Amino acid sequence: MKIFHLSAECYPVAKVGGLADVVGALPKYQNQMGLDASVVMPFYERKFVQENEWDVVFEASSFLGARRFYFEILKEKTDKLGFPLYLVKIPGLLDRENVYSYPDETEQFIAYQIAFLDWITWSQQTPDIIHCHDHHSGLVPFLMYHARPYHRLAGIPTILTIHNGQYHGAFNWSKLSLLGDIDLSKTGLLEWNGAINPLAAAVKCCWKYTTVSPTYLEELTYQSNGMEYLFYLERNKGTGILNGIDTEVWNPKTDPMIPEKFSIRTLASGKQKDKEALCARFKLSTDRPLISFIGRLVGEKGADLLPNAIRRSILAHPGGVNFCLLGAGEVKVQEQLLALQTEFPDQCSVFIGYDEPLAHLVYAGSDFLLMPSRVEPCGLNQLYALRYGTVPMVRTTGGLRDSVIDFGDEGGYGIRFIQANAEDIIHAAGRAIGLYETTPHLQLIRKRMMALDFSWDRSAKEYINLYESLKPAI
Ligand SMILES: Nc1ncnc2c1ncn2[C@@H]1O[C@H](COP(=O)(O)OP(=O)(O)O[C@H]2O[C@H](CO)[C@@H](O)[C@H](O)[C@H]2O)[C@@H](O)[C@H]1O
Repeated sequence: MKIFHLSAECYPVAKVGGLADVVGALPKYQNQMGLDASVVMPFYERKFVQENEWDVVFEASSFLGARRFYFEILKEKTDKLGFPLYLVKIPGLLDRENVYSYPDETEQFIAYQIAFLDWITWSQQTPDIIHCHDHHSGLVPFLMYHARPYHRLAGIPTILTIHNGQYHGAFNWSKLSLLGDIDLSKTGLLEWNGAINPLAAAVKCCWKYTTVSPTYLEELTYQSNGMEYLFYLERNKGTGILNGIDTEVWNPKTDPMIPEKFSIRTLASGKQKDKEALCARFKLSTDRPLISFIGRLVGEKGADLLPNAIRRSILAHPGGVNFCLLGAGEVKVQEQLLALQTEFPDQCSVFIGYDEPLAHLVYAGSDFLLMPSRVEPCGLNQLYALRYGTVPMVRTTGGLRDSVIDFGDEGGYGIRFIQANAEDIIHAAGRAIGLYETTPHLQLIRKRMMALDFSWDRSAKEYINLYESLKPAI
């Protein structure tokens, strides 16, 4: 079965968040299960691209409205990621360093989708499934079924996976002509709330959509940045499949990014050494419970709650708890966290920025990982924390609700709280400190977490079952 995954991000080529982790792992696991899965992503001028060798497998020109553009499809020569990786390179549009936030982002992603469709049409390929991820490839199902140049692809099933339903990629109707020779009687399929909305178009036109956790499937019907009613109408097309993690990349026994490797057997001493390395890096003492946060400093992740909640937790437990934070995002939150570090230099330490190896050390060396998310479609951080014996402290939303059982419940291992507010975080921190003080219980919970299996094996199979339920109409 031949599958193309279309995504703006893919680890380790270009990563902004969890989308990259999923697209960098799922196809590898699918191929190990006998599928023929590839990834097609935009070209970025980045380290991985510069350091590897590429074949030009296709070149042509196409149109973005009246603008002619030239494109190349590059393929990584050795399939070293465990799947064929293709890049769409378009001089003047897709030849830059960053993934998002250029003023012509709409044009960039439309051109990416057009170039992909031109390539498989003209090279006479007939994949069994085209699997789109988030809004960046959301116009592909519409174009396949309602644009004349792609008539040949009209019977191929498309799947959309929603990693983040808050972002839709909407743009003004004045840009309709960028989509080329489409059936104008079908433009209603592009529309949501007065704009062309690629995520809405994908939900309407795809054969099936998936969300990255079962709970998030429900949540989209009441919390999706204006698309709630559409998700309610289309809910029978949806399935929730919890993400897995790449257990080769995230493995405390072999992780080259942590100083001390450890297994369940060597957990106590290994984790202690990693905590020492982490605390040395963050200039914190090792003899207190260490609660960490990793992530984008945005409202979705509840990052704006952190300064107040951490401050009040420190005041409630002077000398009794340390906090370490790794992230970047809203300037106001960054400033507040840095001010907190100045106020409590020996209990709170902050790294503003993006640092992949440091994230591995934080997962390995922390005692607790805090995730006060307002919205969390799946969340990978809690799954990485579990793998490294770090207790997740999560707000019960989306995939956090589906993957973390409170340690107070039978077989549990995490700390759950209901509200995204400072009071609940402070209460959860109090429970974390209490748990830290009962060392044998904490050790038991750590072992329980590390024995859990959140690898892709199970979830990759669920995607395959979904693919097999779709019969191409050609
Ligand atoms: N400053 C920093 N330095 C280093 N590493 C950092 C970092 N900030 C974040 N990361 C890393 O980025 C990833 C973030 O994963 P999330 O699941 O939180 O992603 P995100 O919200 O972007 O993705 C969306 O897609 C994913 C995948 O489906 C869903 O799990 C999620 O709920 C949804 O919001 C993790 O690997 C984390 O370690």
